[in-house]
Amino acid sequence: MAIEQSVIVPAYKEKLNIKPLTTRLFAALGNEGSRKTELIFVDDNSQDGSVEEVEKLQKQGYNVNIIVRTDERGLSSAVLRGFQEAHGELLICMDADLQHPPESVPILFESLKTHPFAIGTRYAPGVGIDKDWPLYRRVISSTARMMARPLTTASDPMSGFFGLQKKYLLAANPADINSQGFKIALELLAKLPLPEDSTLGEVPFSFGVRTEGESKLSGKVIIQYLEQLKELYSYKFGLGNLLIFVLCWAILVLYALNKMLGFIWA
Ligand SMILES: Nc1nc2c(ncn2[C@@H]2O[C@H](COP(=O)(O)OP(=O)(O)O[C@H]3O[C@H](CO)[C@@H](O)[C@H](O)[C@@H]3O)[C@@H](O)[C@H]2O)c(=O)[nH]1
Ligand SMILES: [Mg+2]
Repeated sequence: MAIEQSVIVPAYKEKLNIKPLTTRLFAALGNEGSRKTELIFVDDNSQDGSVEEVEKLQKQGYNVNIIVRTDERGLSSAVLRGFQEAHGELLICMDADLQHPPESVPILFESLKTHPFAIGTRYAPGVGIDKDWPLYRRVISSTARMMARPLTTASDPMSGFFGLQKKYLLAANPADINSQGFKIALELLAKLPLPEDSTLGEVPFSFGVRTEGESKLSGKVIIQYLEQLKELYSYKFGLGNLLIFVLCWAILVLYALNKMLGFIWA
């Protein structure tokens, strides 16, 4: 059976997550789904035994591959490389660390049959990720989401769990896509030539807890995100509008902070 759908997983030092992710993913897809699906890890030369782990799974019959990059690093560029190498028409990106449940992948693929772009969302009724987060994290998260609002209707534009129909990626000018950007889903949502009348598929999922390995994203992500937003605002609206947007958002952010913290007025 021809490969119709591909799951791309950027991975850096994720050896211990490779087997559980692969077995859970193909179990969730079932026999028929598994026959038409490939799984591709894009590893940045972790040298932690990830390659050997994938080879073991291949011997067990899983359609899984690993691309090892030795000359490049970075989450977004790894995802784009995986999309380039993929054979499926439907593409999904998910993290290696099981924070994105493999069991939600078939639902995301289903959504991609009728939507050019679909995104896993942690902000849907009954999901709720941030109830246990400290206040400062909730403020940062809601401010970051608000700032992406003019670029996309996605309820969770920060999500790293998303998918798209490959033809829309092929229709984009590769030079337009910033592979260094921090949020690859937001980048693609803002820049791909998606049809005007298309809706975005939204698939609620519960963001899990990483139990193996460590998060690779550091404190500088906030700066990287602001840089990316600046570029996307310029790309979409031009420089003049950018200034207006920055001003509007500064006011909105102050208002949101004030509502949450009551630090200017009660
Ligand atoms: N190849 C490659 N993979 C990378 C790199 N950096 C991170 N990854 C992989 O990218 C995935 C996400 O990295 P984490 O380190 O687990 O990130 P996180 O802090 O959990 O952030 C995730 O959640 C955010 C939402 O809170 C998402 O916004 C973000 O995109 C990511 O999915 C993991 O599979 C990790 O191995 C890199 O430089 N190269
Ligand atoms: Mg993670």
